[in-house]
Amino acid sequence: MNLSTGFFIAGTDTEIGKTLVAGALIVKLKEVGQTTVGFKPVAAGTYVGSDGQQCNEDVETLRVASGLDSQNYVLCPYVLDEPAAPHLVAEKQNIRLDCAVILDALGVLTAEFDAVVVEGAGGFLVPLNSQEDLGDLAQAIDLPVILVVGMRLGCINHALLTCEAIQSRQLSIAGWVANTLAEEMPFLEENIQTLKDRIFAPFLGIIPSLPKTLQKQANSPYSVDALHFAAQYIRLP
Ligand SMILES: Nc1ncnc2c1ncn2[C@@H]1O[C@H](COP(=O)(O)OP(=O)(O)OP(=O)(O)O)[C@@H](O)[C@H]1O
Ligand SMILES: C[C@H](N)[C@H](N)CCCCCC(=O)O
Ligand SMILES: [Mg+2]
Repeated sequence: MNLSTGFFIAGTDTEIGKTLVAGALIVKLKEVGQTTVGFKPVAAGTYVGSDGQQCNEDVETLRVASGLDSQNYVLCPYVLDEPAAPHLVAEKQNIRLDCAVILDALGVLTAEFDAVVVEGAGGFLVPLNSQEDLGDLAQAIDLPVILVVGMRLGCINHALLTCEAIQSRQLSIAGWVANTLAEEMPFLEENIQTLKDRIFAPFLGIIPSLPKTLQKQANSPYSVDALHFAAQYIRLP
């Protein structure tokens, strides 16, 4: 598969801000006139939405960012109930997470939208099944990758390992984003400089800690305001 526009959003880990950056990039692509949709290959962890349906917070954030208010489009082919490693939750439910099924669901969206922003799940090499992982999926999708670095102690090593893994799949890194998590880390600027010196891809910006009023509640999507706030601090590659 080779899409004309879009990005695969990889992260240094789970819970480091991929969804925030994916949503912000959708906002930015729409600002430059691209019809854009978000896609999540597999989501783990659900809550009961206002209509009584099982919802996932990442999928609902991508839906809000994409400006879709209905369930007309499948933004995630596998929504699993438990917030754990997807292949393990799937196995427990006798489901095999299949790259081909994911690519089919993505194909429906790419036929209708100018751009698609695909958010990975967890880190870059999270397994899908006993044979395939998200790196394989990213390779099959063949979109430029944007790496989100969650700025906390340990992120330098995680970021550099992830870059090596992305490059070993012959994928291009379109850029990287530094995301300041809830607590600002000591030596933040120095850590960013260390990464700038070692990641040979464009730096797309640093997202500050979200103001209290924009912080996400557990089991709910990001607000549109939070996505617009983050979008101000990053640029498109
Ligand atoms: N800039 C930020 N300021 C404050 N809190 C943040 C920021 N970025 C992320 N967070 C918080 O960190 C948590 C994880 O963020 P997010 O859900 O975007 O991560 P993720 O990488 O998409 O995780 P997953 O692997 O589950 O998809 C959320 O509770 C979010 O509110
Ligand atoms: C449930 C969680 N928020 C993510 N969607 C999945 C994270 C899987 C991490 C697996 C691992 O690397 O150990
Ligand atoms: Mg996410």
